[in-house]
Formats: sequence, C-alpha cells, structure tokens
Amino acid sequence: MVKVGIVGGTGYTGVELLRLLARHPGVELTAITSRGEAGMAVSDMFPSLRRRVDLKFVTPQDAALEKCDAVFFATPNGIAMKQAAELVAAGVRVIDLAADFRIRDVAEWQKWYGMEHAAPELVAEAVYGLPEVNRAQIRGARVLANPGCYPTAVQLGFLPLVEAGLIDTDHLIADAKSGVSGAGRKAEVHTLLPEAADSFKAYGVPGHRHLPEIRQGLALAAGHAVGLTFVPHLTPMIRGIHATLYGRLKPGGDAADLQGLYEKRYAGEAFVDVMPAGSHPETRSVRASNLCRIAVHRPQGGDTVVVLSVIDNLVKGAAGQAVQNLNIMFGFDEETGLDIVPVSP
Ligand SMILES: NC(=O)C1=CN([C@@H]2O[C@H](COP(=O)(O)OP(=O)(O)OC[C@H]3O[C@@H](n4cnc5c(N)ncnc54)[C@H](OP(=O)(O)O)[C@@H]3O)[C@@H](O)[C@H]2O)C=CC1
Ligand SMILES: CC(=O)N[C@@H](CCC(=O)OP(=O)(O)O)C(=O)O
Repeated sequence: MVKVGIVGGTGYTGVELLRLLARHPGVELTAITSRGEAGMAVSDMFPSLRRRVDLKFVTPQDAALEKCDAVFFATPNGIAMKQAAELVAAGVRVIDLAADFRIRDVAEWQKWYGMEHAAPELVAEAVYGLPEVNRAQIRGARVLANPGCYPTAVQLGFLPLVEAGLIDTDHLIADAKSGVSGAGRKAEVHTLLPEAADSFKAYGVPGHRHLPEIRQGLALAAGHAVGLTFVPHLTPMIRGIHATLYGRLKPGGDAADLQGLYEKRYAGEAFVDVMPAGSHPETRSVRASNLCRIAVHRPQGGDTVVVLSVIDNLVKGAAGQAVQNLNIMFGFDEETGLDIVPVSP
C-alpha cells in the first residue's frame, strides 16, 4: 500500500482528494492536515465521507509527513515550495495541486504570483503533470506540478492543432468559464450565493496567472513561442469548466481531417473523450469524473476552428488529475480509483 498524506484537507480540492482516495485500493490514507480544524473528525466536517474516511485532522507539524510515500499539497500557492525540499530529502514524493512548480521560468512565476520562490532548484527538476503530454517523465517524478484547472481544459483542447502545426499560433483565443468552486472554499464576498448566482462575468482580462502556464505548455507543443488571449469567466454553477477555443487555419490547412486528427491524438487516452463531429459537450457530462470531453468544429467550413473542451475543475482540473499522476508515479493502472461515471443531472 502507498502511504499518502494530504496537506490542506479542508478545502475543496482536499475533500475531493479524500473522496477519490477513499476508494483507491492501493492507497492508505495516513494523515490529513488542517491548522484551523485539528482534532476534528474528517467525517464531522464532511458527512459525505462518513464510514469511508476514519481520520481526524491534524496540524501539518503533527502529521509525520516524512513517513508517507507521497504527500499531496492542496494548499494555497506558496506553501508547498517551503516544505517540498525536506520531504523529497526524506524520500517522499510531492504532488502539488497549487502552482508552485508549474512555471519553469522562476522570474516569470515570481512576477505573476507576487512572491519570491523558496525552492527554485526544485522547479528545475519538477515534472508538469499533464499525463497526455508528459506520461514518461511523470513516472519518475519526485516533485509533480499538477496543472491548473483552466490550463488543463485549454491545453487539451488546443494540443492536437498546435502539435500538427495547422493553426496560426500567434493569435490563439481561449474563452473559458468556471464554476465557483474554482475559487476555493475560503470565505470571499464574490463567491457568496447572492453575488455569484444569477449573474455572469469575465475577470482577469488584462492578465490571469494561468496565462503564462497555458502559453508555456502550448509553446512546448509548437516548438516556439505562441500568442494567446485568455479570458476567464465566473458562471453561476458549482463545478465545471467550459473552454471555447478559437484558432485560424494556416493556408492549406483546410484540407485537414480535424475530427480524425483529434481522434488519433487521444486514441488510448482513458480520460479524454473526443466527441462525434458536431457535438456540443456540456459540463454536466463530466461532473464528478476525471474526463475531458472535446468537440472540434469548423463553422460553415471556414478557416476558423472552434474547439469545445469541458472538465470538472475539481477532478480533471485538480484532484482527479493528481490521483491520475499518483497512479502513474507508483505504477498503478492509470484509471485506478478514477473509474467514475459522471453525475447527471
Ligand atoms: N478549486 C479548484 O478548482 C482548483 C484549485 N487548485 C489549487 O489547489 C489548491 C487548493 O485549492 P482549494 O482546495 O480550492 O483551496 P481552499 O482555499 O478551499 O483550501 C485550502 C486548504 O489549505 C489549508 N491551508 C491554508 N493555508 C495553509 C498553510 N499555510 N499551511 C498548511 N495548510 C494551509 C487550509 O486549511 P487550514 O487553513 O485549516 O490549514 C485548506 O484546507 C490551491 O492552490 C488552488 O489554486 C487547482 C486547480 C483547481
Ligand atoms: C473561479 C476561480 O476563481 N478560479 C480560479 C482558478 C482556479 C485555481 O484554483 O487556480 P489554480 O489552478 O492555479 O490552482 C481563479 O481564477 O483564480
């Protein structure tokens, strides 16, 4: 059994990790932390986990994390980077759901995240955990940077076109909408029910911290820098990301079989479902599952390609992808613990 600890167990991604790991046959949950709720039974805070998780929250100091085989950080940005080196030295493999190890260029990370990086040497060795791109490197990772929610939906949607060199990569557009759980469980005015319900807004238009992460991934796929306009929106739903992606075919690209390209690129991927031509995937169709469903369109047969990509932000966009990465790192079948039928309605 792989001994697993979770730092930050009271947040939305923390409880989602618990939900998934509670039914994972190869994992023993040994510690789950909260500074604010130490001593409380997990099932008292989350009754959904009664008779599934029989642990109490402990402080990070009392968690004996160095005795784990793997530790997930489901904490705000800037926490894992301070503790990862010590854990790695103790032989523990670190999976960070936050952004501390996602951006290779430390100066760029510091600019977007507004703090000094505490472990730049670990950024260099960390592996970006998008399995559909980096599966081989993930196997040996000691520090795993789990991708952001928007970056997962946007990269999976654009990758086949960018890798094939079919679209103009100077002017990519990603118009993405997220459910409110994407903002986490902490109390904030903009996520109160009367503020977020029955309304719809864009945010972060001048620049969102997921922009450099998406650009980095697509540039690696293209083999050169890419230009991207990324506009996130807050929608009055709880879970889900819907990304509408726009690209312009290069001259001569209109002969390409885009449906075939997507089907071939993701053939054999358990968690990417290329929908039949003409589909309009809904966030509901992936709710609570680790799936990304994608549809590719060429409206009126013109030279603009529109890709629709949907995920559950808490699962393929966070905890589910983290468990998928754990499975790869520890040699489990990739679907272990993740073979979940989406919840509908
Ligand atoms: N929500 C989402 O859809 C996604 C979130 N993420 C990322 O995952 C991470 C967690 O997100 P989410 O679950 O939404 O966040 P929440 O705000 O809901 O939860 C944060 C958790 O971290 C703990 N925590 C906070 N500060 C510290 C600290 N200094 N040391 C140890 N523990 C701490 C909190 O518990 P306590 O204060 O009691 O210790 C709490 O359990 C974030 O980095 C987020 O950006 C990534 C992809 C998607
Ligand atoms: C709706 C909402 O607020 N979403 C968050 C992004 C989700 C997240 O937690 O970001 P990481 O993937 O980088 O960890 C935001 O825009 O800040």
